[in-house]
Formats: sequence, structure tokens, C-alpha cells
Amino acid sequence: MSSKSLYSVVLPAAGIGKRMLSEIPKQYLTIAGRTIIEHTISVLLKHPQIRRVIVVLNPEDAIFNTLPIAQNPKVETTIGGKERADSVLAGLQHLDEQEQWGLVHDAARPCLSLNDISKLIAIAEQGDIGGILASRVRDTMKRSDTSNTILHTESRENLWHALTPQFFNLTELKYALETAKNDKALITDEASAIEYIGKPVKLIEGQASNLKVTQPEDLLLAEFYLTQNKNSHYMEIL
Ligand SMILES: Nc1ccn([C@@H]2O[C@H](COP(=O)(O)OP(=O)(O)OP(=O)(O)O)[C@@H](O)[C@H]2O)c(=O)n1
Ligand SMILES: C[C@](O)(CO)[C@H](O)COP(=O)(O)O
Repeated sequence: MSSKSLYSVVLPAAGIGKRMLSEIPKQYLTIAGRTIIEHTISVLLKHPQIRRVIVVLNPEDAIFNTLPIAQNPKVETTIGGKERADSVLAGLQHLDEQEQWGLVHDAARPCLSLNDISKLIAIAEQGDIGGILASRVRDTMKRSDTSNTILHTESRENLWHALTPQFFNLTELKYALETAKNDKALITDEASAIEYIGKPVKLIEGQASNLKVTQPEDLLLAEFYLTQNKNSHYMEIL
């Protein structure tokens, strides 16, 4: 891989956002004048090493194609599945066989910075192993029993939050996701599939502001990050 390589991004966007408790899927809620998914796709397309975004839609999605960004020639769509991992697999199946490496990023993470995309691609390009953006756990961590009583305090040393984008060899990622699916293993991100087949994954420290909009209170925080500083990379995507 050269430093000028171009990559495709698979963007799982087929979820319904149950935890957001909104009438429409959370990726279509508006923050600072644009839907969450438009913010997300805009920042990805601003990166010089990203050549296209494959948006993976729910079979019942009637909104995406009404958005102006759906007309962008670098945006393509396909249909996802029941679990996030099924949607990612559908997106990977849409890519050309010749593409060796690629990114997967949640539609629900609009506050991604261009710098973090560069950091991820650069570090993962240095070796043959894939990598993910991640942020270090900051709080004191407790392990509880099922009635929420503390069992003990976990060490936070070497404990991370997994973020996206995640950057992998696409043949390996497809194999890992299919293997885990056949074995009915619980897979919540691409790294967990690669871990499942026993391969290493690099953690690349990214900004904690790259939050996944999951619950109603996340909307205000995402708005803050997207609008906080007129000179920052966040404003470029508005
Ligand atoms: N079957 C699914 C489930 C999720 N996703 C996508 O995966 C990303 C991360 O998932 P999550 O935040 O869990 O989204 P939802 O599944 O929509 O949320 P919830 O779990 O609250 O229903 C989102 O962009 C979501 O649209 C997907 O493409 N296909
Ligand atoms: C992929 C992911 O965003 C990494 O943090 C996450 O695992 C997917 O969503 P969920 O909240 O774990 O269902």
C-alpha cells in the first residue's frame, strides 16, 4: 500500500435506532441543519484518500434517496441485514474483488475528524495488520453482579472504547465475519470478528468526541462538537 492509496468506506446505516426512542431512525435526525448521516458522509468524502462510500440501508428505508447527498457520484447504496455484522457483510460484498483494504464506519458517528481518519490509515498502512480508532477508558471501572452491586474495581490500564472507522484487509474481514456468523459468535464490531479468527488488531488512539449517537442526550453533545469551533475541521462538514 502506498501513502496515496484510495479506499472505499462501508457505512452501515440499516439500524432503526431503538435506544434513541425517536419516530425516525436516528441517522435521519437533524443536527445543525443537516441529518446525522449527511454529516457523516460529508466528512468521509472530504478526506483525500476516500474514493467512495457504500451506504448500507435498511430494506424499508424510504429517506436516504430523498437526501441531496444520495446524488453524489461517490455515494452508492446496498441493502443491509438483521444485525450490524450482516449489514457490514452486505457492504463488503458490494465492493470490487480487487480492493484489498477498506474502512467500515458507523453512520451514527458524525463527529469524526479528518485527522483521525489520516491517523488510522497511516498507522494501519505501516504493517500488514488492520487497526481501529479507539479511546482510552478514563473513569474508574466497576464490575457488578446482576443486581448492580459492585463485585470489584477493574483496572483501567489497557482498557479502551472501540470506535469507528475500522480499517482491515477486506478478504480477511469477509472471511472473519462469515466464520463468526456460521459459528453464531457475538460480533459487535469488525475488530471482534478479526479477533475471533485469532488475528491481531492495532488500536489507534482517536478523539473521544467521535461519539456514536445512541441515546437522546447524545444529540446535544454531537451538536456541540459539530458547531463548537468555526475554525475546526468539524465546521468544514457543515
Ligand atoms: N442491522 C443493523 C444494525 C445497525 N446498523 C448500523 O450500525 C451502526 C451502529 O449501530 P447502533 O448504534 O447500535 O445502531 P442501531 O442498531 O440503529 O441502534 P439501536 O441498537 O439503539 O437500535 C448504525 O449506524 C446502524 O445504522 C446496521 O447497519 N444494520
Ligand atoms: C462498532 C461500534 O460502534 C464500536 O463502538 C459498536 O460496537 C456498534 O454498536 P453497539 O452499540 O455495540 O451495538
